[in-house]
Amino acid sequence: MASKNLFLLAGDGIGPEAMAEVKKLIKAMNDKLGSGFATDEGLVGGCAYDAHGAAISDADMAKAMAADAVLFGAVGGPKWDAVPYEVRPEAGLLRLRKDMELFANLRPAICYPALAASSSLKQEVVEGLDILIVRELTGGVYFGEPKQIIDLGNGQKRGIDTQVYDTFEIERISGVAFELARTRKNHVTSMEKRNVMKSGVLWNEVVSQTHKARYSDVKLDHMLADAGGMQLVRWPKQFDVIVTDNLFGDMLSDIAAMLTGSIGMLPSASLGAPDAKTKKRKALYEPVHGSAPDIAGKGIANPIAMIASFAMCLRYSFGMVSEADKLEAAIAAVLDDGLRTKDIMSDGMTEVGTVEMGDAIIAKFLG
Ligand SMILES: NC(=O)c1ccc[n+]([C@@H]2O[C@H](COP(=O)([O-])OP(=O)(O)OC[C@H]3O[C@@H](n4cnc5c(N)ncnc54)[C@H](O)[C@@H]3O)[C@@H](O)[C@H]2O)c1
Ligand SMILES: CC(C)[C@H](C(=O)O)[C@@H](O)C(=O)O
Ligand SMILES: [Mg+2]
Repeated sequence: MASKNLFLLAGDGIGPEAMAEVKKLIKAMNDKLGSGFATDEGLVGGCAYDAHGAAISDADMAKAMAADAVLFGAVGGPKWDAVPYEVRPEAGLLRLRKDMELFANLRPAICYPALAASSSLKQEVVEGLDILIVRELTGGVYFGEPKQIIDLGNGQKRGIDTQVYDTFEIERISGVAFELARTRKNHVTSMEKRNVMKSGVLWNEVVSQTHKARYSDVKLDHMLADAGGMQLVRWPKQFDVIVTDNLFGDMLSDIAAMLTGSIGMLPSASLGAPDAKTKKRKALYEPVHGSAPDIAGKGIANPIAMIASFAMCLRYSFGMVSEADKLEAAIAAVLDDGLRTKDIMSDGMTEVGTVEMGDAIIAKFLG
């Protein structure tokens, strides 16, 4: 069997703690199931800056480009608050996304039955929730130029970020959303702010055109992104697939995270376009959460978002659909058994640390 090359970038804070659980899982899959994963590891974020003054080295960038899939933990932390903007830890993640052209970020928000009662929202609001945010990841205000602070010379400065979207970028991300909707409940809600932003006007226009030309069988709604945030907490089950830009997608997915019980639950897949010849996509899998400096090193981080990101990797990069389903079922079963990390702990449940949660999921998966 050809080996499946995984490049692991654990990063900072709780990144390495969560990644350690996935490394155990990969080893178990190789040893017990002959899954044939080959792994290599690199540095990203603050640890990369400490090692060589950049948030990711060119050598590690090249390895990420060559891998079948990249698994990413988390980056950042107060230790690097004062480093130059260009080499801040988050710049490593942004470079990976941009250079690998990972334009499609899939962020599923699923409320596992066992957690419905522990969400900060009412049980009936989140029970059975299964929505997918499709976030555009290589454009918008994250990458638009100019991006700078200029000195106005009168004691004032001006901070400038630029929101830019071209037709092809909106077309390809909405295509991903429509395609995925066809495999789900066939409903896409596009979110922008066409009432104040020209890029929002274009977004709305291009999504509608793409729909009309190629996906008229899919139900399409448009919603202003601020109202979308409100609707996400009011009645999230009205949504199936949400497609939105880079910044709105960042914010709306953090909101959606809390519907599932904790940001420690939300996985994501960042995908490029299929290669014309091989049909393979470049891909990076990462939890939606950050490096959680407040709990780093305490052994209490929830590893589920990282493990569920690996399940997405099995599904999207290796076509290992039954293994992915089995891993997600193992997560649900462990939660049904009452195991909880601190962030999702509730009365009558058993509190466990990162390692115990990882071990329990792996045991269920293998058993
Ligand atoms: N993909 C990434 O690497 C990524 C994503 C978001 C933020 N960040 C960076 O992380 C740093 C901290 O950012 P932040 O505090 O705004 O967001 P964060 O997601 O790191 O933490 C927010 C809150 O959620 C909790 N939390 C997050 N993940 C958890 C988990 N797996 N288990 C239990 N609790 C968890 C944290 O303890 C914290 O209270 C910043 O430097 C930020 O730029 C990185
Ligand atoms: C760390 C940061 C660059 C990143 C983003 O803003 O995209 C994070 O918040 C995310 O959600 O992946
Ligand atoms: Mg974010």
